[in-house]
Amino acid sequence: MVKLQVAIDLLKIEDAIALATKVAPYIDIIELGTPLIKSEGLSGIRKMKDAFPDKLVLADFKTADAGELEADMAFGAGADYITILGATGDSTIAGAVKSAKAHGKGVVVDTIGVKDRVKRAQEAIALGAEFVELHAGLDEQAEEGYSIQVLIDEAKTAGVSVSIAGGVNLSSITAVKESGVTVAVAGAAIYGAEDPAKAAKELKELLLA
Ligand SMILES: O=C([C@H](O)CO)[C@H](O)[C@H](O)COP(=O)(O)O
Repeated sequence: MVKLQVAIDLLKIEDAIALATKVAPYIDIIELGTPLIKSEGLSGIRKMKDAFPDKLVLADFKTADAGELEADMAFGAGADYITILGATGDSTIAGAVKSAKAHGKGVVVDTIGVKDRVKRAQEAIALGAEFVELHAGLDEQAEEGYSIQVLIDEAKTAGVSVSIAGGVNLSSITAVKESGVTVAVAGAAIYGAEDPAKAAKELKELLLA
């Protein structure tokens, strides 16, 4: 079954927890987005995990250096996953993987800004990442001509465990699912919806269909 991850790009932890409360029945992984972590710090991760001890919590650190140290920080605060940038060196990913093994948690490598996402995904899995996020960030999505189709095509050829993030919504989620991903990540399609619970429910139903 493809897991559904909600990416929460809000700035206040109270708002993030309120959103997560509405959508939790349909969500497998709760992601604290990078802006939320920069706004609220490690205590935000702790508050989210305390509020949802039975959910997987992903801290979207997008770590570029000091992989082991930052992973220790995220896992110590209650995260189940940390993101490490694929664009960084192998030793940063390896350091985070070392921490993940010590804590019984997982590393997700984020391919934002990486030119050859498939090749880097394969390398990251070989380094011990649990899965790799094929990711077009908010800025790339805003560029003229962006289409999630490029990520969907890459997922089909990756041959390793991947998620897709960058424009997953009700129109694209079936194609995302059929590309063979492990996790579908939806941010704005949920937190920006008029009725986030309804949006999350519909996304989940399409993943289960
Ligand atoms: O990871 C993200 C971005 O870098 C800001 O933190 C987004 O959460 C991710 O791209 C989700 O995108 P949308 O589903 O298109 O909101």
